[in-house]
Amino acid sequence: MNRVLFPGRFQPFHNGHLSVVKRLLEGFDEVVIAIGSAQEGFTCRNPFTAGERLEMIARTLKEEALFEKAWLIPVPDINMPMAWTTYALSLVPRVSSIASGNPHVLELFKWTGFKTIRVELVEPDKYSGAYIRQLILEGNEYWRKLVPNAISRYIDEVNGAERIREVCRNEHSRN
Ligand SMILES: Nc1ncnc2c1ncn2[C@@H]1O[C@H](COP(=O)(O)OP(=O)(O)OP(=O)(O)O)[C@@H](O)[C@H]1O
Ligand SMILES: NC(=O)c1ccc[n+]([C@@H]2O[C@H](COP(=O)(O)O)[C@@H](O)[C@H]2O)c1
Repeated sequence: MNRVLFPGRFQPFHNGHLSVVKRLLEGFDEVVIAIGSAQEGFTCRNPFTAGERLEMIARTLKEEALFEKAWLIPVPDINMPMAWTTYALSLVPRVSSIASGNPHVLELFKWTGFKTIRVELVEPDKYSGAYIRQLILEGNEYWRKLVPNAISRYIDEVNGAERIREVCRNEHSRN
């Protein structure tokens, strides 16, 4: 079984992420999605918990008929970047390669001797978690066009837009 690890915060999972997963599955049997910063949730930068991210990504992959080929594993941060790579690898099924668009993450895994794959960013001005959270914060419904339908529905279900406005407002007023 040839598997590739794809780590990210997925706050939220968007169409850029989905297109990477599809592309990776052209070359690998399975993709292991590491839901990073798993300890985070209910903050402006990380509004969704690991469990919520897991559930919304799972629903998306089911709708895309990709769920059978994917693993979803929450991975907390630790305050030791070099140790984080082996920590992450210890929590997931065995992989042969690591895919990321983040040069820092690729450097860390290269150091461990793992094969790394630099993924091309798909329209990063549009498909970016930060941009999507900003649109939600502003009440601009265009964000729905940038994420799979299952993500948009899930965010409604958990009152995600209201949550983002609330936690961002609170953090802003504290600073
Ligand atoms: N538009 C995109 N196309 C392809 N890959 C992407 C895109 N945006 C992010 N990625 C990659 O997906 C992985 C997970 O990214 P991450 O969860 O940080 O998303 P992000 O949109 O960059 O988030 P944020 O803006 O919140 O930092 C990383 O390897 C990242 O480089
Ligand atoms: N020291 C650490 O804990 C460490 C190091 C590198 C990446 N990570 C995590 O891996 C994920 C990588 O995702 P991005 O490529 O989206 O930044 C993030 O959740 C990030 O916090 C953690």
